[in-house]
Amino acid sequence: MPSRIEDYALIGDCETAALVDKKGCIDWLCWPDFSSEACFAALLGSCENGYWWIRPDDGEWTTTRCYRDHTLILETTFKHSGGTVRLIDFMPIRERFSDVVRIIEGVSGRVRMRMDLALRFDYGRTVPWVTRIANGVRAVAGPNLAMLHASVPVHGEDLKTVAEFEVKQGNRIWFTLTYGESHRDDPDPIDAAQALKDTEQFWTGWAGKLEYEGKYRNIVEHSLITLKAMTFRPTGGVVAAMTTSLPEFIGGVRNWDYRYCWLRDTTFTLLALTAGGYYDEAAAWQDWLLRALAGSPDQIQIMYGLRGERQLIEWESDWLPGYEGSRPVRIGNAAATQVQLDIYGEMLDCFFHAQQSMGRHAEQDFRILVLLLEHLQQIWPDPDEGIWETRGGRRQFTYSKMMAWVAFDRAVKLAEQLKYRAPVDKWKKIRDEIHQQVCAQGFNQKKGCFVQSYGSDQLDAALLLMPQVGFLPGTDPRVRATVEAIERELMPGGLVLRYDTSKVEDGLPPGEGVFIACSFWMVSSLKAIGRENDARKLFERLITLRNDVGLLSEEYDLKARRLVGNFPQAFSHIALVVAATDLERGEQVTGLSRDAGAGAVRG
Ligand SMILES: OC[C@H]1O[C@H](O[C@H]2O[C@H](CO)[C@@H](O)[C@H](O)[C@H]2O)[C@H](O)[C@@H](O)[C@@H]1O
Repeated sequence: MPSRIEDYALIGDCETAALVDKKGCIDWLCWPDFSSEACFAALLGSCENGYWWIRPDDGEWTTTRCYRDHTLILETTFKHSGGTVRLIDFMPIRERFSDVVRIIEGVSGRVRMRMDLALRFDYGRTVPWVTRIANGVRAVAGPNLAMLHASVPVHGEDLKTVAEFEVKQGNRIWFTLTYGESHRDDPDPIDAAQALKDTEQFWTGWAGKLEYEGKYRNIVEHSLITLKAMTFRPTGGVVAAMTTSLPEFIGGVRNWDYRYCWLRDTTFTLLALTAGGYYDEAAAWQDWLLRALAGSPDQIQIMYGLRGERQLIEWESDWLPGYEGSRPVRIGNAAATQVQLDIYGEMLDCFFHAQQSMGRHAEQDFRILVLLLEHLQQIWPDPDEGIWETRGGRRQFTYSKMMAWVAFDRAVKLAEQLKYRAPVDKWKKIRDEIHQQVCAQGFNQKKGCFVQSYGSDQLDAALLLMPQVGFLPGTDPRVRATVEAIERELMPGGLVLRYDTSKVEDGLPPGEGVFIACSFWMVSSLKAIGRENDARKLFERLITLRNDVGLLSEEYDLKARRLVGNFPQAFSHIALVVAATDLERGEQVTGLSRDAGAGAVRG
């Protein structure tokens, strides 16, 4: 049985990452990349599906854990009647090979420890062929190779590699596991102590660049470190989460693969990173985007692979029983072929913001945006699957239209600011037409607020972003009414549902947790409508949902009081950073891209 989702911590090398539970067990690792097959998949099944566990060998023990300050280096402290032992887990920032390093330090007394390594490649299915090497083992399964090196003897037992050893105060024992390709030369072992120093230097150096100085600095820093860890360093793509199929409802079917780069999630990530002063990542991601977009504008996808791959075919694993029995376990994501009109607004907003904060724009990049807008001009009146990627048929989603307005609005501003040749008058006309249409058809007179889709009486938490994107200001009574209607109808237990799954036909059985990102959006919206105290109270409550090492999944189950959905999820951490930044700002929130501000707000 895997641990609860909130019992996991993340370690990573900015190309992939592993989840370590509170007992010192790694239950999830996709190697070599975030979206590769997992070699530890106990998270979605049982120990049969691969894990790596280091813990005291016998007797009772408890653990506490934390990250070393300003890093992604995890320290788990075991308290045993015999003494105290510290396990230091991390992945060095990758050079040629990817490694997981586990160092065991004797803090006091003497404790007998045990290490069990069960590699199961192909998402927990394939037991590798294992041979002995000096100080460790070499495991091969098809293209995959993993080399274990250890400072203590290891042996084989029940299709696992095992070590039993004693740790006394002052002792240091290490294990390194390195990924390689089975048809190439074996990777050399790394020096665990040197790797620890280098990794610490990397993360403290990175965290030291944070420009946010507000009250929530530590929390913001940790969320940004998490986002950095989810950014694929070779290309700048950002994964929505590092897991697949952690359920949005325990035992349910809302289980999806998030190990890909959504344009929406990544543009929001970029805004969070630049808000923190991290411009290199933002620039790398813009380059990623321009490469991914290459091709015909009508073939644009809402999500891509880490390197911009387009084929993300969805299939179901028939051998993994799923997290706490939540089936199916899906690999790939069919949402890749959906139409979601909002992505144009998010992209344009992101380019606009990059220009405002970094002055980074080239006319040839703008030409690509012009082509995208030509395409949007044709399709914006059509129904789409919307931000929530419903699988119950296309609709006229209000949020999608609002973001189409954002696309034309930011394009006009960019062209005017940079004095580029562009059909600005035509764009202004479309922008105004969309604005009028949303205000007429997205607003339900009877309810007195904006609603999820034209003609509907259902609410949608995505509309909380209305003042942030500058569509209407927080002072507009229609915005206030919408925020307060969401507060009344979509906030069971004080946190925000994205919509009511029992009333909206989304192609799936009803039931899911409250959506953490939407709950943070509510913080910004409350501030925007002038209710700063309520905004702050909500924020203070939301940060208590973070687990002991500061991580959030996609959703929270209010009844079971536990995190649900993929973990850690970029969306949740992005929304946290944005809400924290908004709370610290003197004036009211006026733009998702901070500088869209007053100019973007229309009556
Ligand atoms: O619930 C249905 C959909 O759920 C996923 O989408 C959600 O996660 C995405 C990544 O964070 C986010 O961009 C989107 O707005 C969310 O609704 C899933 O990936 C979809 O396939 C699924 O239809």
